[in-house]
Amino acid sequence: MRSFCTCINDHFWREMPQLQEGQQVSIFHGFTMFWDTDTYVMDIFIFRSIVAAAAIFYIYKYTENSTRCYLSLLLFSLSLIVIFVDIYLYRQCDTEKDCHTGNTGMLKAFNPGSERLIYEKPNILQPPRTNVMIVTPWLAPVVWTGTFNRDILNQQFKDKNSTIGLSVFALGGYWKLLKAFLETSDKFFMMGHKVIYYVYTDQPDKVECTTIHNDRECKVYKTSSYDSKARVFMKRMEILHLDIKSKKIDVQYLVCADVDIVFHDQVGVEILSDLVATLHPGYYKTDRSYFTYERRTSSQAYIPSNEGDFYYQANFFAGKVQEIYQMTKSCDEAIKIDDSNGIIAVYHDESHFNKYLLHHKPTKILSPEYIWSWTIRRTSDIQTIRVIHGEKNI
Ligand SMILES: CC(=O)N[C@H]1[C@@H](OP(=O)(O)OP(=O)(O)OC[C@H]2O[C@@H](n3ccc(=O)[nH]c3=O)[C@H](O)[C@@H]2O)O[C@H](CO)[C@H](O)[C@@H]1O
Ligand SMILES: [Mn+2]
Repeated sequence: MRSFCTCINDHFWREMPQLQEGQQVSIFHGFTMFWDTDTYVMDIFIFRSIVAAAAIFYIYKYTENSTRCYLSLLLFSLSLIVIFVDIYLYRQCDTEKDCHTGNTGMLKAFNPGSERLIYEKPNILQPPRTNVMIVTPWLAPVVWTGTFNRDILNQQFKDKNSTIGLSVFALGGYWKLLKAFLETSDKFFMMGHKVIYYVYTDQPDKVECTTIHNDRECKVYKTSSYDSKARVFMKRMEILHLDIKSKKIDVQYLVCADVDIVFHDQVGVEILSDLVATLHPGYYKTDRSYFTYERRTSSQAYIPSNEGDFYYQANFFAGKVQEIYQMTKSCDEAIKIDDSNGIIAVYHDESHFNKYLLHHKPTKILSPEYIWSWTIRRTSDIQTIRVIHGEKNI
């Protein structure tokens, strides 16, 4: 009975962290999940009770007084040993995550090799968010707080054994922004996963590329200096595709960010997919006529006024490395054609990025929670600010 109570108690509290992000907790939640899912514990408990009842029945019906006493003592001691072994095994957690998921000794012993994850069943008739679009007309998910369970995603992702790259450019005076960028990445970016930071700079001697995690690497690559900011924006596209091709960037997924961002809350594998773009916080509610696409027909980045889905910001995008290769190569080629025609797109790489995404739709879209700016008035749809852009304190 003691071990049964321990199970209920542990499960009630242990399941709490498994809720979806932003989801409300009900007091009955733990109990329902216990009855719903913990069949192993229940089976073991019922089986043992039957065996104990049969033994007691046998002892009292078929034994003499003298042996009855010994047998009762023996049965009592055996039960105590079993209960203590149960409690000992149940309390053993190999990892912190096992403790949280209840994936503990006794369950492992009876269900070897299983990685249990306990969470509330999704309800097909109840969308997790109703005030925002959570899937595009081309069936790409739009990631908002409350639409995903990071524990499930982490478990699925771990099986792939993939490494995630985070590339950033810090040229000229921008090297000073690297400290905050890397410190907040260490704290909030892809916790528990293999990560390589790729830092591009024209002044490697000034850059301190450090990480507090033993399983993270930080690689610094030297670049040339460029005479204008616009040149830096656009050169990034060229450098990225060349380095992916030459395997200087050697990961499965690549996330590319401006250095004037800081991570403000957890950003995990929910942002990964084939090709991922982030909604510009200034334009996500506006009509397409407000989008600052390139409107000159002479540019490769031209988008007519009656086309375009969303306005994406080019300061935080991600994808499988092959997709990032295709996208950066295509943008670089378009930039070079514009260059030869003496034209620079209105928002540089961002204009070309938006043009590419018009014809190669992103497979996942990140809400502006993933690239917020303090200059914008926040409304209730923005539940968790995860990344802040525009942190220029040079
Ligand atoms: C008004 C304007 O021009 N906006 C551009 C710029 O917005 P932003 O105002 O975000 O530009 P920014 O100054 O952050 O520059 C973009 C990024 O390039 C790098 N960098 C830039 C300059 C420099 O001297 N050293 C350096 O390292 C750095 O990583 C920086 O974060 O960037 C966007 C892409 O993200 C678009 O291209 C925008 O068109
Ligand atoms: Mn920026």
